Amino acid sequence: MIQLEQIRKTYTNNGQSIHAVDDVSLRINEGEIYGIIGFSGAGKSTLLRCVNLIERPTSGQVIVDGVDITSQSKRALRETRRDIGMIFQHFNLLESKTVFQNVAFPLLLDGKKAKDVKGKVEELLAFVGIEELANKYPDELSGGQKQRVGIARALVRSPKVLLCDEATSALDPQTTDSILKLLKDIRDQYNLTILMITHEMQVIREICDRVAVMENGKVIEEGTVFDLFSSPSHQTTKNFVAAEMNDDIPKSVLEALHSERHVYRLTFLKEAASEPILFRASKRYNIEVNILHGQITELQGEPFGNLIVEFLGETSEIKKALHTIQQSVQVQEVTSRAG
Ligand SMILES: Nc1ncnc2c1ncn2[C@@H]1O[C@H](COP(=O)(O)OP(=O)(O)OP(=O)(O)O)[C@@H](O)[C@H]1O
Repeated sequence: MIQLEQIRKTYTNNGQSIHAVDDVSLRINEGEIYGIIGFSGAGKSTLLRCVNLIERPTSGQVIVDGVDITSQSKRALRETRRDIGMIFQHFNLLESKTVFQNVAFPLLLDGKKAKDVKGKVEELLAFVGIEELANKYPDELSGGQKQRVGIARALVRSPKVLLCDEATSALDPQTTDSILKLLKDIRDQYNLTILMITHEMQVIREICDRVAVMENGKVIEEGTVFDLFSSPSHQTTKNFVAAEMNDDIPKSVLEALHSERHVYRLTFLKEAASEPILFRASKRYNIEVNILHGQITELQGEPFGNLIVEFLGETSEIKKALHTIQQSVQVQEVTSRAG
């Protein structure tokens, strides 16, 4: 549905070039929720704004639904933009207009009559759960309610694509959850393609199907959310995952590590997360397993576990146990003389 081909965006400030987006190519499928994550300054907002050409790329192509919009005339581009809705971190509502008027606004701009848009606006207000707020003004609403207005407004032209610019960053965790759930419902109900940028791994974890990690204007890693969480390869991705999964090794554990100890990080994926792998290993070999830290949780509906364990016993037995465990679990040495 969206193809970004070798997108570059270079700004020049006081004679200095800033490569905000540096040769990014991505493909986002129809009906997919695709996340782009990165720290501040990574180039996410610039890239997102290139998708609807609010920002023109310095070079590269943006192809939406098979059409290269970078080479479209102004008029054709205006039409294309109707298919691309956008929501913002700070909602961007018109303060002097009611909720109803805010949502109706894009259709009125298109030249439609107020009486003709009423049904569509009411349907959307009901869908996002704020029909009773139709006559309120933005300053009478909570952040979550404002974002619901922003979402209804973005959907009023029945777009095929929804761009989300840090849509939940200004919201508390509970409201974030409800807005993320709403975005998922929208995708399911309208088969919309959603592209979102965020600096929060929780957002990626909760609703995205695939994710790209950006740093210094480049995509440094891309994949399904499950693959990225279970085996991140770039250090920045590892940091994002570790922070979200709360799996940094506790200081007390790290301080107590020394070369005599056999400590490993085990990552259990899918069915391995629900099998008694450690119990079996400790029964089969002459070792004991001491769990130092970790959790088993769910990721994209699949069990996912991350444990820091210490093996106690003869080095030769530990080696054999590790060999068996490695058949079904990812094993990473924290410190050991066994390997
Ligand atoms: N209009 C502009 N003129 C000059 N430099 C810009 C402009 N817009 C962005 N930049 C620079 O481009 C780089 C990428 O910025 P961008 O806002 O896209 O990053 P980001 O990942 O979205 O970060 P944030 O979450 O802080 O917005 C930064 O170095 C930024 O300073």
